[in-house]
Amino acid sequence: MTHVTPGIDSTPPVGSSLGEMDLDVTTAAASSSAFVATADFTLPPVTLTPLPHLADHLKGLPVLPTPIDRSPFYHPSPGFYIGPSDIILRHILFDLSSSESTPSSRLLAYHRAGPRRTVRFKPSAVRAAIVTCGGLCPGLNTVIRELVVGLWEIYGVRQIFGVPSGYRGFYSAKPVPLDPKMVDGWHKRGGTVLTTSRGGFDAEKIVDGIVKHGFDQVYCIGGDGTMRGAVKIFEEIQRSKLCVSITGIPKTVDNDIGIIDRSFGFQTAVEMAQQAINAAHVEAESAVNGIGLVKLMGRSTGHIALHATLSSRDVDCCLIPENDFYLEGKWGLFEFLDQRLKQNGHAVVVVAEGAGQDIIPRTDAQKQEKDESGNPVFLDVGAWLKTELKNWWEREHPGELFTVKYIDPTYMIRAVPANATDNLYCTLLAHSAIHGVMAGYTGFVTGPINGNYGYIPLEEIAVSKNLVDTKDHKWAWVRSVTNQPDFLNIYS
Ligand SMILES: Nc1ncnc2c1ncn2[C@@H]1O[C@H](COP(=O)(O)OP(=O)(O)O)[C@@H](O)[C@H]1O
Ligand SMILES: O=P(O)(O)OC[C@H]1O[C@](O)(COP(=O)(O)O)[C@@H](O)[C@@H]1O
Ligand SMILES: [Mg+2]
Repeated sequence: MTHVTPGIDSTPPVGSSLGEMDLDVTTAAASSSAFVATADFTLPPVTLTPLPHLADHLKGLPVLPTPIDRSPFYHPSPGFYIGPSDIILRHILFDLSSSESTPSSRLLAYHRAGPRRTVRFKPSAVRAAIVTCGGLCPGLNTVIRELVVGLWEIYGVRQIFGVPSGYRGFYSAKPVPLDPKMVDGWHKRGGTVLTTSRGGFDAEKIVDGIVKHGFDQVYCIGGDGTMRGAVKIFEEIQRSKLCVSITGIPKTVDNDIGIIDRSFGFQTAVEMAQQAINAAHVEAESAVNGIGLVKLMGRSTGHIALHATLSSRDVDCCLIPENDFYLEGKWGLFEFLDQRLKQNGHAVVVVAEGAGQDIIPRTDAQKQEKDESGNPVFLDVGAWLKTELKNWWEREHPGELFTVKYIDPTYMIRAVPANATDNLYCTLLAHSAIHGVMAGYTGFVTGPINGNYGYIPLEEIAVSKNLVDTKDHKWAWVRSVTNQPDFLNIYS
């Protein structure tokens, strides 16, 4: 372990593995704090998460000056380069009055992303591969574009290839050479020009493909499944002691990957969802006893539904996979909608695709159904809810007018180009990934942690999950906006 004081450069000898570090942080309580008005407090020491580096299993790897220093157009200012003691804290919110929420032992930290003073690849010899896997997400083409342009312009790499059809493309497709001219307008296009797929993962065949094509940098853009696959490829590469750096760029419209602040494309999807909610609202408002029902993506997480609800304010009830709901009885969905229809004459319900799956009747065969990647295949909660709502109304209010307009914008919210915010985010992600790979790091993922970009070990990302916390303030905010029941089923 290396002991360093923040602010003092304690760069370990170049070529050594950048392992765990201890940082001692002591600070004084802000005098404005009501609880700890004047007392001093000490934060626990910081543990820096070790990041795999090619030098860990390859001795004699060259240490080269970064080509950025040779750029005739750009002269890095002091502080431009990131050193091994530059860190980001994983958690930044603590309650100092509670021993439970104040970390008792150590604070977790990650290496900061960004350009390093030295690189471990000779740019003219690099052969970089870019692959997109899993479902679509706004911004995929932007990340590809920025990887190509960044590698080419910042580091002078000239051999950059797109691998078609997802992971299977490493062993079944011909890589496509990419250059800045070719990818120039890609950030304005939805989808992935490289094409993507689910399934087809075979670590051995993929690594054989990487070796066969002579790739030494592999950029995997994908979601949780892709990251789990990347871990296996990384392990295989390490076992075979190959000079190949692999990195993951987390993509998921569902925002279901943990540790990072959010995934790219998510904000664009939330924005697109507004159009569906607006339409549902207009349809509901224009009917007698009208219900607008919108199903939004979110296989196991309700982030899109939650954020779309909060940004819209037209939503009366938001149903997400993390919060079970029920239809009949006291404080159930029907009773709630009955009240809303009496009060307002209409109501809008947003449901995430993974919500309510436990209460939709299904056969044993349907329960077992999986897609090519092993993800569960869900029944259409929207269509089911529409039928249930109609049956309920006929039962309770026979002869009275009632309308349910069901809108399913599923693919419309993810098959669009990224908005400006996501495009910027994709650019920063791509460049951060390139800097890390060129510096020799491997088996890592780039992402924003509390607003700053860091490098997180692939293994950690692959097992992380980002579920909606129904006990936190954001969900409480949804409930205060919609005034919907909590569906705790404790009233009967
Ligand atoms: N546990 C796993 N181990 C290895 N590969 C996986 C694993 N889960 C998914 N994959 C592969 O990762 C790719 C993308 O996974 P998928 O779940 O479809 O999308 P996403 O990456 O968006 O979650 C697919 O090729 C799939 O076979
Ligand atoms: O119909 P497809 O393409 O298999 O994808 C449907 C799934 O893809 C998603 O949009 C995103 O999932 P991934 O990030 O795992 O690809 C889910 O919300 C949805 O359940
Ligand atoms: Mg996934």
